[in-house]
Amino acid sequence: MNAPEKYRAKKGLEGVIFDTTSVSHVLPEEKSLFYRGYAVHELADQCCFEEVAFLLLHGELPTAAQLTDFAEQERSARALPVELQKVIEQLPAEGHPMDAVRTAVSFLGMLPEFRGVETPESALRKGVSLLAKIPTVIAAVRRIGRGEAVIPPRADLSLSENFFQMCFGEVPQPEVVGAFDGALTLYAEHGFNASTFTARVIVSTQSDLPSAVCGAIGALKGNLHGGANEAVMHMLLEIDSPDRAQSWIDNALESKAKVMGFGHRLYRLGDSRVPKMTAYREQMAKLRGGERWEAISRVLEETMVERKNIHPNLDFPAGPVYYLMGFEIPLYTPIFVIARVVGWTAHVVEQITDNRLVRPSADYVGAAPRAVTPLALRG
Ligand SMILES: CC(=O)SCCNC(=O)CCNC(=O)[C@H](O)C(C)(C)COP(=O)(O)OP(=O)(O)OC[C@H]1O[C@@H](n2cnc3c(N)ncnc32)[C@H](O)[C@@H]1OP(=O)(O)O
Ligand SMILES: O=C([O-])CC(=O)C(=O)O
Repeated sequence: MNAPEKYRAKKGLEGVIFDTTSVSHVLPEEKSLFYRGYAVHELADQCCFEEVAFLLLHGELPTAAQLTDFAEQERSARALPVELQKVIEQLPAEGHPMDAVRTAVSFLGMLPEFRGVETPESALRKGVSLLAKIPTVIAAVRRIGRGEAVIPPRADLSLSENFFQMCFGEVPQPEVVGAFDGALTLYAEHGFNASTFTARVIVSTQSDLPSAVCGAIGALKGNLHGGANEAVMHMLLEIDSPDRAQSWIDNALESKAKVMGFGHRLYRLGDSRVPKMTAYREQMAKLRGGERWEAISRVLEETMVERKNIHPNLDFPAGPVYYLMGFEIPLYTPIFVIARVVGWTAHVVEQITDNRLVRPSADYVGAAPRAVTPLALRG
């Protein structure tokens, strides 16, 4: 017998309130997002990513002394164990960097400092260590994949500066680093999205943070979630020039294709983070000569809103931002991981602080009970 209607959630758990959270507040009607009470665009404008990470993990913005301590903790944890670099060197060259990052986190999860059932304190300590090491993993995957020597992390640089120097051997101009740092802030946290929900489900069984982060990376990778920023840039490259944009989007809508970087489960009126990320896109387009991506994007945005009333999400402007910064497309979703490991950790701490196993029920719609026919008699 099917469950009574009142127990049946909408498909995709739409509108289901699964638990409380004090990490962030998404207000779709107002197109706004707050991290621990602070508007995300103000944080992006006024704070470095390390301050935002501290805020999400500890609940308050750091004092100068707390920020120094936190940065020191992060900077001193950036290097990878030699064995992990050897693992990265042996990964299949054609594999996606998201799979490499997931594998690296899985490897780290086997080391003594990452093992064991979590307390809030251990989850915070491991979360900062993952935040420090994941950029090093991504840069190493990039350079090894290109046949280049790995560049070790530098403790005299911020997280964003250091990521650029590990990838490219140099730190770009402050506007570029600033836009990247702001993008990390915009990506750091977003309530019970699919990857964060995955992380919370995993630790609800008394599993550990690295396992939760591996699962979350798997959930983030898909095109309907974090993978969309890569799909957006493939789409823009396929369109290639502004004079092809209108016919491309007309065809896409006619064939009822999903246009990547548009739509959102919560934001039906527009994504709170898009104005800021679009400003970074405009800034990068001016600095790095990317006006055509700007022009193509505007045609897609206008057409999607006008014809379908579907607005761009954060991944739409993010694709060209990272492209113009010089990152290869398969690094875009791994860069999302750098930011979101902070949100995942904050939610893991919240989940284990007041835990109950997450275990929903199913409405069974399969075969009625029946007797097993012996193998020899099955036709
Ligand atoms: C950081 C992030 O994770 S942001 C999300 C990134 N993902 C993407 O950009 C992928 C493209 N977008 C989508 O696939 C969806 O909008 C999602 C997955 C983000 C949200 O999905 P849902 O909440 O389930 O919305 P749903 O799929 O029901 O969409 C409602 C309607 O809008 C349409 N729609 C939604 N998004 C799009 C899109 N990107 N292109 C074309 N039509 C769309 C759907 O086809 C549906 O139309 P219908 O009612 O005629 O069937
Ligand atoms: O909230 C969501 O469903 C997806 C999203 O925008 C995010 O995780 O940043």
